[in-house]
Amino acid sequence: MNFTSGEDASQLLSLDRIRGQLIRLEDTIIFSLIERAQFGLNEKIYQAGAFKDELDSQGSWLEWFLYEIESFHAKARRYTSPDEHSFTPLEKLPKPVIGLQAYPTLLHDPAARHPSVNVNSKILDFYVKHIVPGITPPLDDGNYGSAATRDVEVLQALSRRIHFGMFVSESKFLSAPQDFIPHILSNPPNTEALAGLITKPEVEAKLLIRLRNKARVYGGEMNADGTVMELSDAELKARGKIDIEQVVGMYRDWVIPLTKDVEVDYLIHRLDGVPRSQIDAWLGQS
Ligand SMILES: C=C(O[C@@H]1C=C(C(=O)O)C=C[C@H]1O)C(=O)O
Repeated sequence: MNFTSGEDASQLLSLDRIRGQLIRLEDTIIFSLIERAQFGLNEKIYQAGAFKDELDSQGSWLEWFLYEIESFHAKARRYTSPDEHSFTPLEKLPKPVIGLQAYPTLLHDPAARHPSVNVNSKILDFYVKHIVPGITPPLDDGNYGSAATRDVEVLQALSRRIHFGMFVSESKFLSAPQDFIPHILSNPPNTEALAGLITKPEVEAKLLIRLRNKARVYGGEMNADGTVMELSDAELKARGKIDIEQVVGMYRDWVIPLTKDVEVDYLIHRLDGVPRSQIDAWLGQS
């Protein structure tokens, strides 16, 4: 998202605008999956220590790729942007080589920085265990660099999409703080009530329909004369470009639930460091 457009926080935190960003990220994620699906599973690149002599590391080829790519991006100040979260621990990455951009303060910092809100380790885990095996043929084609390059592109897009849950949460909180505060202040916080407040079944249902149609169109083929090739989902899957069910299942079973976890975890810490006077003022709005 362009945080330096000059728009104020209320415009940048509009729920419609944030949802527009999530819809836009669907395209990036689907096309990145299509690119990854061109190559074999190449299971070796996910195995810790499989390249320990070549890399002088006990980590996996993919973790090495993440570290090297994120190190370069960190120098370009990528991880100073509020919507970017590295898979490599930030303290292991180099500092930016250029000055920092002045971003508007959109999120409540103690919540945004809380360790529980960073779910990149869960994203990497579900992606390697459940997504890559579902979209690639079970073979080793030796394309370790190409496969890992596509993996990093998918992981970075998934991370942005899921951590956008913080902006969604901040937007919903500011729209009706009095609805959230009692559940945040209860001891322990009422996570079930918070989840109920942020969950919008109608939005999720529309998303899965839209995603299925996008995957079918983006994964489609053209005839020699340029007309659209009419293919069933099974024929599409057989062509190996993309398995529509895998794309829809990834959002249904992993992306949406993790986004909601981020929303709830952000809310749990939304009042950390907030003066009682501000909380009372918010409650007085009810
Ligand atoms: C992101 C939102 O919050 C929740 C998570 C959603 C998702 O991950 O797609 C969709 C609707 C909500 O259940 C939202 O309300 O737009």
